[in-house]
Amino acid sequence: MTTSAPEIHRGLAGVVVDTTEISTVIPETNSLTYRGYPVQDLAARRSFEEVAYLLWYGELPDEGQFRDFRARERALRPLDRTALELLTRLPETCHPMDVLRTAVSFFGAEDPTEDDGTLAANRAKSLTLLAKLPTVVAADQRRRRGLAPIPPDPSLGYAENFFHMCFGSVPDPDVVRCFEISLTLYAEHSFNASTFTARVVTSTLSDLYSAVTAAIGALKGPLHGGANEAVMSMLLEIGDPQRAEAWLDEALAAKRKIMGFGHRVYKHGDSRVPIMQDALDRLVARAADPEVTRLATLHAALRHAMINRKGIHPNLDYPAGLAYHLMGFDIPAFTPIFVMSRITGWTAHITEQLAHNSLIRPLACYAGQERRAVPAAS
Ligand SMILES: CC(=O)SCCNC(=O)CCNC(=O)[C@H](O)C(C)(C)COP(=O)(O)OP(=O)(O)OC[C@H]1O[C@@H](n2cnc3c(N)ncnc32)[C@H](O)[C@@H]1OP(=O)(O)O
Ligand SMILES: O=C([O-])CC(=O)C(=O)O
Repeated sequence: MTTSAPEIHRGLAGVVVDTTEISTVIPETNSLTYRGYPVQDLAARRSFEEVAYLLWYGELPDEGQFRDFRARERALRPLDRTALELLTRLPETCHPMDVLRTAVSFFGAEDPTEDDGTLAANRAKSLTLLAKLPTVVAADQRRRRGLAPIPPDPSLGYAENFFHMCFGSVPDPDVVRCFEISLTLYAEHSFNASTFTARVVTSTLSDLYSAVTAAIGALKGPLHGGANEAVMSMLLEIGDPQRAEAWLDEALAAKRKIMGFGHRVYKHGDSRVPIMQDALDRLVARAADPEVTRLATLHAALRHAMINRKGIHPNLDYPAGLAYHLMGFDIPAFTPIFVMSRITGWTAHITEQLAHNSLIRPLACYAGQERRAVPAAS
């Protein structure tokens, strides 16, 4: 009997593994909707907190629901002394994503309801993580600068409070708005690698903290969320707009991946880039600083060169990386900022996975040694 070789989908490229009601990416029209709403409109008209509510509950909140949600998020922001001490014990040589991963694992270990997978319990945990992760990211950035943490301010919105905890002040509303737009755009993107990781862990009926810890590990990689940091390091390496084309030619000849370009799903441009690029352009214009203009010119030159040479378009990490640099964040904090936003999408997917769970366990086509006898031990 002859058996035909199974079709292999390396990287699960093009494979549809389940349904989702959370978001849809339509590569043909370069569009993205959250619960049916175009992400561009959400970014323009709604706060990031409202987007978080939408992703979790399926509808935008009314006034009363939003007041209650916001109050609960603000009350959960502080870290207790044990958590703060734990953070200071981690070596400063480790990546801030390691700190965040460890913090989430710690929050799970100290939560007596860790293994309660009911909808109510998971919603409470999701809100706790949304509220506390910025406090961790800000405290970690400050300790690496030799500075004490700044406690959260419950009178400030999510984005404003993050600036306050990082720098002790809130920049002008245009900068905060640009940051908030990036959070909305980063919040959710269907079955990307980190979300799928969270769904795999959840499918074994493990707990939400374990799923999020694993997702943070997946997002850290430079082919995924880690690219926003790599973009900025690459721009600093190139340095001069005049060098962009020659640098790109050398990098492509050396078969280097150009960070912030390309996407598994979008092949003609990422739906989120135009709005993030506009926000970045506004940041650059308001800075009116020659050094900022030089970086923006380099950023544009590399984008044009990459599209001309390879026809490969930037993804969201390309404008977001430079925007975070201009806002004053340290490069290793960029992917943790992505986590502060994507925690909403991950936890929405964890809830959805549990509601219609089936253990995720694909098959592999064996390509190793033929069956053979174990030799006698000598
Ligand atoms: C928020 C996010 O996670 S967005 C993604 C962030 N990641 C990055 O920016 C890292 C750089 N980009 C990449 O490595 C890729 O584009 C990925 C991983 C994002 C998508 O990869 P895939 O869907 O597997 O596309 P694949 O790697 O097959 O690319 C197709 C071709 O384009 C090339 N290509 C794709 N992206 C790039 C890039 N950034 N630089 C150079 N070449 C690229 C590939 O080398 C490949 O060429 P080949 O056919 O000659 O071998
Ligand atoms: O969808 C993907 O593969 C990666 C991505 O853009 C995201 O997670 O935001």
